[in-house]
Amino acid sequence: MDSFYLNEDSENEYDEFTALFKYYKQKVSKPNFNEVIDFKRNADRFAKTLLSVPGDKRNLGLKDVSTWESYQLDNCPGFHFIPDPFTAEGKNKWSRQCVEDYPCDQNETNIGFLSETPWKISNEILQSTPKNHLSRYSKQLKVLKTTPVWKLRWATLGLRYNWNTKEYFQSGCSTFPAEVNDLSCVIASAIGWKNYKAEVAIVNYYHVGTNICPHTDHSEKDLSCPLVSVSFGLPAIFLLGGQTKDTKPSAIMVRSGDVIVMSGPSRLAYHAVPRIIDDDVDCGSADPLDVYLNHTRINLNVRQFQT
Ligand SMILES: O=C(O)CCC(=O)C(=O)O
Ligand SMILES: [Fe+2]
Repeated sequence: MDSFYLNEDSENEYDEFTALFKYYKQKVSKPNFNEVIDFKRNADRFAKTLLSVPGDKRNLGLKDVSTWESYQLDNCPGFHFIPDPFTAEGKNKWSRQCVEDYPCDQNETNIGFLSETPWKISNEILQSTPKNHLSRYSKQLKVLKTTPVWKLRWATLGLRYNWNTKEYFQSGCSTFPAEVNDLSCVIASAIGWKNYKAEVAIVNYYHVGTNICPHTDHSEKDLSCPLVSVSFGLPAIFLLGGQTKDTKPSAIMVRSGDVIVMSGPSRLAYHAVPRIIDDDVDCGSADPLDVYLNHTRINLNVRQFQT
């Protein structure tokens, strides 16, 4: 299955959101990215706010908070885009935890409850791959496809999620990682939300050619608390629309380390990820995590459940 979440409406109905989702998702030819908002490359075109949170957050893999910036969109109040507030070590630490720890710390995944990490890639095989970029890239992909980690699509932290009814199960929850709460609290606090309590998270693992369909996240009891979304690995196009799919969404480039917060009116905005991008991949490293991230995007999507 290429898509997370089935489209809620009939495939044949036309709406602005679905039309753009299909455009960016297409496989026949590469879509044009001219209209994609790129806060990193075109920073001067957008208004930004400087953020600050007291205290040293380097233990969470974050850069000094006084260097963080936040971009907002006039047509979607409450949406914040914080370009990569992580250090290089921080990105490595968090993505490693998402692959090695979270899928097996008694958290449910799409491949069940795992007793050991599905992360067993032989260094030797990866190192013995060809020097030429293209053949190295495809050889590494071939190796990855034979490993259990390749089948990983999602893991839930805290409350388990029923993907059919879109409700959280109230029982059988796993211990929510304290560090994910600490990270989310710093991010929420940077945008002015002082009493955040992260209680559930979905870790999404996307390969090139996979996507997440247009949806809103409305299964939490308190829908006023922000969604905190952190991405690692391959870049992607993120679509952000309005309260219905009739609003034409903005397409936004999201890269490794970038953070999105959806609060206020944007908390219930339609959003989707139609495309994962692997245009500029440097496949020089034979570290299994780097190899995995050259073919995967990880999204840690954190929510507060109760008030
Ligand atoms: O991957 C993303 O950026 C978004 C994921 C998402 O919307 C979700 O998990 O609800
Ligand atoms: Fe979502």
